[in-house]
Amino acid sequence: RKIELTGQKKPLPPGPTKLPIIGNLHQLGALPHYSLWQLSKKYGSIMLLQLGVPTVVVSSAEAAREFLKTHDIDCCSRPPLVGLGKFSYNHRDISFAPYGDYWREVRKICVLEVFSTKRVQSFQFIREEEVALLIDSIVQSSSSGSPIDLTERLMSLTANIICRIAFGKSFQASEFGDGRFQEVVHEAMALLGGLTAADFFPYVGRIVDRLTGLHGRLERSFHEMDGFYQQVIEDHLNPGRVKEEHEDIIDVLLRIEREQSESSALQFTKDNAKAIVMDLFLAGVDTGAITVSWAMTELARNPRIMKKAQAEVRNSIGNKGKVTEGDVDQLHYLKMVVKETLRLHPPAPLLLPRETMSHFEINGYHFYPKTQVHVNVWAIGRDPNLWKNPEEFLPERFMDNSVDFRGQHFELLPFGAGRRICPGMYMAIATVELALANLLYRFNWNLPNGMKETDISMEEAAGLTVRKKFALNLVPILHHC
Ligand code: HEM
Repeated sequence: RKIELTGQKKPLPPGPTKLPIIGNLHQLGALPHYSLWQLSKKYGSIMLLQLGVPTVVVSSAEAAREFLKTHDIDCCSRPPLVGLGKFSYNHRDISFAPYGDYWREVRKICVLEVFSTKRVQSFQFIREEEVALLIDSIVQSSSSGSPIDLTERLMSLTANIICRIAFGKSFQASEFGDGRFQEVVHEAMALLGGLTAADFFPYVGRIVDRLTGLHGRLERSFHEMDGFYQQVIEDHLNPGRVKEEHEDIIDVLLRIEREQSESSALQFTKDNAKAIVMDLFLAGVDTGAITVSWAMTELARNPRIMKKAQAEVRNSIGNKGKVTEGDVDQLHYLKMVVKETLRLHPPAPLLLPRETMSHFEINGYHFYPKTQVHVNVWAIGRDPNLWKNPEEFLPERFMDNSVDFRGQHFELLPFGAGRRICPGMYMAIATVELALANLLYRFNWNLPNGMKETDISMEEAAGLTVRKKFALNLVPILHHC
């Protein structure tokens, strides 16, 4: 394999030839994770491209272990992403903050206060109530015998859950006026979701944004969301406000601000609180909806697996009428369905980009500071050296197999690994499993008239996260439990 040499003759990873100015940008295609997977078959599991900045793409479990475990500390910063700068209150959030004292402190606070098991459990009633509302709305629709857009319903479910967790109020609550906040969040998600690959590569993205006018729309969307956060904060600070039984995230963040000492390393302000709430929306809404949506797509395509998962949940729950979070632990097959979905359809196929901070060496190749690192977990999930018949949706492959997605098994990394691993993982999984279990318990799912399993679209739409290109439309048939 060809090895490029720098002035100091230090070997760099191999990669495709780059063109003047645009480097390798033209090779990203509409679905970067897919194009990069194809390139990795030629250039190897650690390859170097020029995408505005030097960019390393990692495409094997072994290499991912080297970057995310052995050298995690060398590459756990984030590049300054253009489109998202504003949305992160100038990198005052967790996701896009560069590695340093600020990120360490804010992540520590949030892991303790926002993402802890105790906090996730305290929101169980919200998830259960919102899933029950979703099920009721599908029961109503089911009487017509027409298909429903499951993708859209799932987006509303996760958006409602995050809204109540963050603000203590649902989207429908009157103070947000006519569901306008929901519209604004959907607009932001659509804008961010619609960003093309190039937008996620610094410098080049800036030009593309300006040309397409996207920048202006992002700014407007940001200002509207900021206005809502400001209003919610003011409402929470109102001395006349009736306290809810459970602290919501805004309560928690305002308490942190109130209780901090003057000497604390991080001077926490309302902008920090807003940036963190923005993270919850941008990282937490569509990822969960996308996961359930892909799971239902795979089940609709594979009736044997659908029936098996339904039989498990119905036998286990009996005639109780609904699945609660306490029941989910017994649903072993359902958990395998979720794992298999995350193997084939990780919502963030290239994780979030990382940036190197030092000079280090892996497999004899040298890496320098300010290099972007993308780990192609989508490709790793389809690696035939790790998975038998990788393209087949087969939850049984996880039977008697300890591989899970918590960042210790590098063949399955939908939530990443190392210092930057997704802190919302437990919150996300609780929602995904509960929603899926109830959808399977209460309904049989038919394809729209005249459609065959093989007609179901598996096409992906690229963006910050990879969603289904076409909505999943299925006909719900009420199952009397
Ligand atoms: C199925 C659902 C989800 C998936 C697949 C997912 C996946 C990811 C991935 C791949 C990363 C980057 C990890 C890395 O760089 O190594 C990440 C980061 C993050 N996620 Fe999630 N996520 C999900 C749900 C959530 C939820 C529900 C929340 C919050 C409510 C959340 C909050 C975050 C935050 C704050 C970060 C940034 C962490 C950091 O940079 O330190 N995620 N997530």
